[in-house]
Amino acid sequence: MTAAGKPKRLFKVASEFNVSTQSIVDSLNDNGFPIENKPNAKITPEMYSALESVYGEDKAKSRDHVRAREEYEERRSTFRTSRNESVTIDSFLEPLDDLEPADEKTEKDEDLPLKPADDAESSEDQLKPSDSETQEEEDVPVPARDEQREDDTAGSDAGKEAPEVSETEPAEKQEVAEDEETAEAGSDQDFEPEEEVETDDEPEEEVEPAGKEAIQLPEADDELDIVEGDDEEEEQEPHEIIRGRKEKLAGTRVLGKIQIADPAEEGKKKKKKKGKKAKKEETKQADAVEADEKEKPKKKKIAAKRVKGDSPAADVTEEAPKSKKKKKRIKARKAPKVDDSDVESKLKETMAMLNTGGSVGRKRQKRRKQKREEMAAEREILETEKSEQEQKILEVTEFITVSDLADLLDVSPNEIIMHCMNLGMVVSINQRLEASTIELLAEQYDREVVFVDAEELTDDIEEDDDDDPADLEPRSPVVTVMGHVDHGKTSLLDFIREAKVTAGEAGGITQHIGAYEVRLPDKRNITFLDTPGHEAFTAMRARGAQVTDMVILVVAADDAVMPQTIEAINHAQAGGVPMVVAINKMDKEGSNPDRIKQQLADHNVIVEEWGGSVQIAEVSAHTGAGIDELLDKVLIEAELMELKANPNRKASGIILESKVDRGKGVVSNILIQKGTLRVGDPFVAGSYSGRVRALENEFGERIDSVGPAQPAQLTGFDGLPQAGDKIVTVQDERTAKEIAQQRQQIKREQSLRKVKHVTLDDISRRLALGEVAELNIIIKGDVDGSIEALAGALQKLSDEEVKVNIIHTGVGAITESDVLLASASDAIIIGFQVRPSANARKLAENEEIDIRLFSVIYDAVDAVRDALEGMLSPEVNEKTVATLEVLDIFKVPKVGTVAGCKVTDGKISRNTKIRLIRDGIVIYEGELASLKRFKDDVREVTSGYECGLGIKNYNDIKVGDVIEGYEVTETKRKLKQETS
Ligand SMILES: Nc1nc2c(ncn2[C@@H]2O[C@H](COP(=O)(O)OP(=O)(O)OP(=O)(O)O)[C@@H](O)[C@H]2O)c(=O)[nH]1
Repeated sequence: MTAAGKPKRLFKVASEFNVSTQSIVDSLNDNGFPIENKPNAKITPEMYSALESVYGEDKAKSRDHVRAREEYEERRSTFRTSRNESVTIDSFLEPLDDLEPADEKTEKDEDLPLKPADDAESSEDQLKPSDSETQEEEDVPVPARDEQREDDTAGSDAGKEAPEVSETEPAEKQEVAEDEETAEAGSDQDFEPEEEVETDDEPEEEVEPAGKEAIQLPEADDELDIVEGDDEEEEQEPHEIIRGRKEKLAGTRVLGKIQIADPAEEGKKKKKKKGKKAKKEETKQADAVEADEKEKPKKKKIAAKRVKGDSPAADVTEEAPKSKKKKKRIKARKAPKVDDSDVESKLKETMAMLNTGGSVGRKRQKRRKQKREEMAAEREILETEKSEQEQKILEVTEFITVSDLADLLDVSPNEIIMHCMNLGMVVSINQRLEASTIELLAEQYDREVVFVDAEELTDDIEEDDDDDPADLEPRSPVVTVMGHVDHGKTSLLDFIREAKVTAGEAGGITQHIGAYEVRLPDKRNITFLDTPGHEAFTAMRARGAQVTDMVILVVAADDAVMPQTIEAINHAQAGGVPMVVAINKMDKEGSNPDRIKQQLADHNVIVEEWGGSVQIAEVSAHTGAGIDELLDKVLIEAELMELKANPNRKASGIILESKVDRGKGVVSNILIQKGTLRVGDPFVAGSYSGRVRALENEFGERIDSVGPAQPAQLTGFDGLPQAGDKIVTVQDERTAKEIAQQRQQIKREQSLRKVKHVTLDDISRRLALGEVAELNIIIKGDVDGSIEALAGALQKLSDEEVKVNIIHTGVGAITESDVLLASASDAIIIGFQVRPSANARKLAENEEIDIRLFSVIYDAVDAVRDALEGMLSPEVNEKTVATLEVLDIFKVPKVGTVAGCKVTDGKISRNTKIRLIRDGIVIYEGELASLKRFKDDVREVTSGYECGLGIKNYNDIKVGDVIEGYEVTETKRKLKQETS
């Protein structure tokens, strides 16, 4: 890794250097790079260089180690593959030469360490099994070729053997060792000695003096023919190949004893080896030169063998001086002349034998089978791993537990816990993890995470979410009435209900079920939500439930477009819901609908007759005039919207309200959106489940079912669901219960860790991540002028990357309704010279809405610009430390106005900065001139106590004003966690 390139994350770098994140942080701090110990903290190339200088050496060592291991693994796998997959005779012969005898020897050495007699016997035995091989060797033309090759190398006139024999000197030890092995291996009782053992008893006799040596020394005049013991050795189970070999070599050290060795013996030994090698050489004719170099010792053996076969005399003369060799049984053979086809057939025969019978074959077969099985198992594992890799995407719900995540990742929970520790978190096995942590952990395992909402569990259960268009049927529009206070919303709703609902029903309205259906003469229906006002509408939206299809905006004709009218417009627009305007109180004198239309146009609501798209009706909730027309326009708008739903499917809807009824238990007013809900249906609603026990309409009548856009009162819940929760029917009650339980768990977690809305602090991070493309802002200010100026300035900050939307502006204190809108629209609230009401502040805290308060327009603009540009301006935190209410006013000559106050919250100090707030608007900001308890000056007054205070340079204090004491802290913003 080089220092150049993109910044890396702290946790990655830590794992790269194999040290803790804290160590990395400490090292960086020591090197003048201040950084926080956060897993996602950026490590710049410069920092990385610094770290390399500290940990580089260790890392290099670790790399070398890894490389060495890889090479070793590669070599091992190559070796294994060649051993297991090649089924040629070569592959059998190779290990025979190189490895298998070792095992034999090991065993033998252990069993018969020092008994010459035994050794002698074993040497006899060992000769027996080698018959087949020997015969093959004899028949096979290999030796001839080898001889030739060796001759060439040696350049001897006399024949190949002579010069080669001389070369055998250094090879002697090995050969002897091999001979020993051969002898030991020969102890296998399965083999019957045949022609091969022509070597009389001489070996035995000779062996005795040789002591431990397993090799018998034949007479010099014996014709040399080595009985191969190697194959027999192979019969033995090969265990601990390497160890065996060592022991074998150790055995050769005993050679000193064989002083009397006859040159002929050497010839024998060599011949043995040569037999095998020769075969091998035959089948692999290609790499002669290579083989020469590689197999010098082998060649020597081969040469010796040849010599023995063709001209034993020469062999003897040459080898006599190197008389350290042991005796062997020798058969006089003459290398027959063989051609390739013979070799081929012989090989086949051998293979057949190996495959079908003989202990050698069986064992090899067994071994191979075992290897094959191992390989197959390995392959299977690899394939499984591969397919798992392909399924890299991990679908999880947020707040999954450590153990569940470990299960999904197929690792042990301890591993997850360790990773968490590396990330600086101490977690327990049952601890639930946050989304960001889950992502970090999954990244460690090269998995991508897709978070599935717990609610989606039920969505999954809904069949055919995309209904076939053919199944869709028109449904009634669902309408909410909004407007300013006293403009007649309730009167309008009541009139419609009375006139249009009650008229057709005998019993009249008996109960409130959150909504009611209006049936028009032409059989078309409209469903009205009977909680008027934009707060209800937005509260529902904030909970993720979009119930309303359309808004009727009520404006009193004798009044004007008022602040709440504007709020309603903004809320409807933020929700993307079309409006129909009802200009109410047309019966009243002084009504001026045109003025209303004009004012609406000023707020971008342009009615049809003015060339816009918004339909308008002039009505009177008292007389009923224009109501039909209004409803008609609502239906026209609905037709334009083509509202449809499939009634023939499992039902889903929204909880409008819930309450606990003494007699009925939990009762909820619901509005069905899709499908049909029937009595007896099992369902899930929010975190609760149940079975529909009863359904009632607004007249208190029992009904069997309720369809799309229809309200009903439902009983059958096992808990109290929240307004805005989605109700979905499921297959059975058990499923419903399971889902509800899961949701409850997740909800518990969520209640601990709230879902964050956008804030100015993290907008740049979200922009970088591509999470947001626009910043929604609500502006509340003291006067229209400043709001407009601020809105204009903020809107100018829009660029290609991010669009600034001012979704709502208003004069006055920041209210709960503003916070709700911000929550529903993921907006921030900017207060210019205004404060949030106590309830709004509390709600904002709960909903985690970012409220920024400014007194200077440029400050507000700079703050937003900096945030959008990702600039890390100093973080200014303002904390309200005291709230006082002005109870009385005293005019004191020469001093000014003194306010008698009560500290309602916190603690006010003499030098606390203060704001004077009247009706939610900041009237003055400054400092205290005095703070007294009775007649004494005091340094501070705490909550619950009364005090007298004067404000420096300000006397216009009034009873009912609120004085807010605040502290400002400015902290240097640190680099936040950002993804590289
Ligand atoms: N003359 C006349 N008075 C009306 C009409 N509609 C409503 N009012 C009166 O206006 C007042 C306010 O009516 P509401 O229906 O309570 O108004 P609202 O918008 O629901 O008021 P809030 O519930 O406080 O938001 C009542 O006294 C009504 O009688 C109308 O069409 N004509």
